[in-house]
Amino acid sequence: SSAEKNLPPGPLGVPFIGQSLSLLGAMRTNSAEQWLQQRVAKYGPISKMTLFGKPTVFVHGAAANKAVVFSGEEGAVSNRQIESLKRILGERNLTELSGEDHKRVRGALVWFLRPQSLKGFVGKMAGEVRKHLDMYWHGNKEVTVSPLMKTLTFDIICSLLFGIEEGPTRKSIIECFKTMVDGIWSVPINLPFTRYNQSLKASAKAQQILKQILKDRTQNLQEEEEEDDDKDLITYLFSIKNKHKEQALSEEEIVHNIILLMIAGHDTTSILITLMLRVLAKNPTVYAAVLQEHEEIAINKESGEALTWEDVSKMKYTWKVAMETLRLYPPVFGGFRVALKDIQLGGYTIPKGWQIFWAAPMTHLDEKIFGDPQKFEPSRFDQNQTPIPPFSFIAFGGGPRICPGYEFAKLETLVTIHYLITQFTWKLTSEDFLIRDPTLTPNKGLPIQIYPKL
Ligand code: HEM
Repeated sequence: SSAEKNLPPGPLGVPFIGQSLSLLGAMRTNSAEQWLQQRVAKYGPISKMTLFGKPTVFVHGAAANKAVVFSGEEGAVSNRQIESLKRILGERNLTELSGEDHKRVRGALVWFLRPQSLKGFVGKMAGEVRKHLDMYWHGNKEVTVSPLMKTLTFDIICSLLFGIEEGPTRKSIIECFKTMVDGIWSVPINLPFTRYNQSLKASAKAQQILKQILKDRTQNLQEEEEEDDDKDLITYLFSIKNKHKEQALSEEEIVHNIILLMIAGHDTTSILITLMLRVLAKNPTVYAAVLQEHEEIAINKESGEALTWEDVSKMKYTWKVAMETLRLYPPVFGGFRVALKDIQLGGYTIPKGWQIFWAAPMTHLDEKIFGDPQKFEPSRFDQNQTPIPPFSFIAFGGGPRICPGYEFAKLETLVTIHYLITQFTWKLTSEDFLIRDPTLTPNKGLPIQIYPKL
């Protein structure tokens, strides 16, 4: 029984709700980091609480990350997201799967996003970014960055991965997603007035639209009609066969994972790019170095000539700026696992069945790992410097679940920054701060004045 176990300290609070509302409140007012820091000051590095309906142990630091996020003892930890996330994304989405199921579905995504396909995406991605700037930036004196970057990254993923081009279908999907995202971190109480309820409804609608797309795409599909390389991701997932020559992914799995990819694939990169523009506006030295890197690339191109994979591979300093931005402001605050048996960690027992909560900011702001942690210092990610200790940079998670969209996000970020910085200068129009609602954003969405370069 848990009475005999050495449970971590900390109150469990009101059943079911516990500390959820207090944490969500802190996230909405730019103090989630302090909220966790205060917990650590009060209860130590490992503590218990109730989050989103479940008894939960909060863990942080390199050792805990190693045990929980990166691998964990075989069979001790599994993935299980909080109830709201699971219901909204669909229960067959990758973050819910484990073992062979996880390998099968993840393998398909990793194959589709392999470097060879990314190479083929550069020109099209560059085209999307230029079209976006022509439509929404040129001709304006002031723009609000955060919503525009969501539009851009969603358009890119729809057109490059799913073959869903501009039009009414794409519009209705993005409308659903706006509502879905609002409820992904919430106490799962399904009453008409809750965010959770609205999100569930939006999710049902999005699933319906995607089922229809899947049907249209695959109705007349002939076997061996297309080479894998020409298929969009929807058709590809449908056409994968297992060793008995049967369809490897169910319809439900295809739909739930497209939803996962559509959200994970745009609502994170858009935040990174938005925050980089903010960082660049505030750090003239960093700005100058990034600009120089891109001007050296642009100078060797004819006007109108698209970027290539080789150009992108030269944007090394810009990627360090991105990594440092992700260290200070990780778009994904943290995640959840579940203990499959009693786990001993740091002198405490995490009981079987309990939820485990890991959070990136606490590790990223640990002064023993990143000296002078509040300072923006891209050279921390310089390979010639002292390397970052293992299990300490977790903006993309780690281990067998590490973000499979890492290279896609990198490519998209670098291509977008290239065209932004070579076509515009910009200035912040007001003081702001960051909130998590539940995804990270500057509180006013980052309004800026823009000046096109001649
Ligand atoms: C800056 C951009 C991004 C950040 C910061 C980010 C971060 C993360 C994090 C923290 C996780 C959880 C890892 C874990 O539980 O250990 C994750 C998982 C995932 N991400 Fe990303 N991501 C980004 C972009 C993308 C993109 C562009 C895609 C798709 C094209 C994507 C698809 C996924 C998927 C499918 C998973 C689930 C993997 C699994 O459970 O095996 N992400 N990401």
